[in-house]
Amino acid sequence: MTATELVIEGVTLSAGARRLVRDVSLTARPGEVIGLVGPNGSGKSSLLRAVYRVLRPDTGQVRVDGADAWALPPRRLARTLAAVVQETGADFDLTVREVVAMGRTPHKRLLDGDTAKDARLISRALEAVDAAGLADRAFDRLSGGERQRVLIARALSQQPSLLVLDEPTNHLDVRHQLEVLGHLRALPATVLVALHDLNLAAYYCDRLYVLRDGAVTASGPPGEVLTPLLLAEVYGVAAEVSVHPRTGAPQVTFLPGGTAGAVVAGADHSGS
Ligand SMILES: Nc1ncnc2c1ncn2[C@@H]1O[C@H](COP(=O)(O)OP(=O)(O)OP(=O)(O)O)[C@@H](O)[C@H]1O
Repeated sequence: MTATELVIEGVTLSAGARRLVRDVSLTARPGEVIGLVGPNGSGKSSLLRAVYRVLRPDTGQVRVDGADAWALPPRRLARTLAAVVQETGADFDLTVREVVAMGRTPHKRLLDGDTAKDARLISRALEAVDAAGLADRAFDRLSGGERQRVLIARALSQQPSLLVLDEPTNHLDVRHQLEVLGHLRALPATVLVALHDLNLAAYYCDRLYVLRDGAVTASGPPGEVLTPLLLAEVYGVAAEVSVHPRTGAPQVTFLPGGTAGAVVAGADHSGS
């Protein structure tokens, strides 16, 4: 499995008359972990939907290894791309193992049974998210964090070369947040991940794209993007940013009650 290049070029998205995303361009080079950050409603999920083919761009293109993602046969795209999304609405009447086995579907023909390789990949995916012990449980009886881990395992069992994840650490306790993001980081795949936790984004992502009101307002390595000025301008919060002495990653400390507005005037965050 080799990682995939994802190029989003000048994508604009709407729902009815409402513009959700404006002229967004983003490149994820093979093997990069790209973080999508930004306030509530800034367009992160909408942009991801255009990549995993739920929301068709009005203009612009999503290219996967050079091919228009919206023109690829669905099965071919599913062999490349796996998505972990918020809106699964999954009330599957299935065991955890059966849910994870669904990830193998794009690699099989109709009515093919599970092979030894499938079983191995399913077990490995469950172990990667610390869910091996849940394999025989009913999916719809799991806790929120357990479900989230199982849906990540389903995506891993798909062996994607491009993974798109919308808030994958939602509902996860801190240990599982670190384990899941560490695992994603180590995959031989390209990863596009929407994250709210800026410190996790800073540590695990190669580059960040910051969305604001449906447009990219900054992009680049976390250390360049996550400045107090940007955090004040985009999120309206006061923060200090230092380099963590152990991890070497930018570390954001929010200052509750700080006067973010004072530093915003005249800020320029043109992306790199
Ligand atoms: N189908 C839709 N119809 C109308 N408005 C929509 C639709 N889908 C999204 N929106 C709006 O588009 C904007 C962007 O939503 P989106 O879910 O992409 O934001 P987000 O950055 O993922 O937010 P959050 O951090 O809260 O998950 C929001 O204002 C949202 O209300």
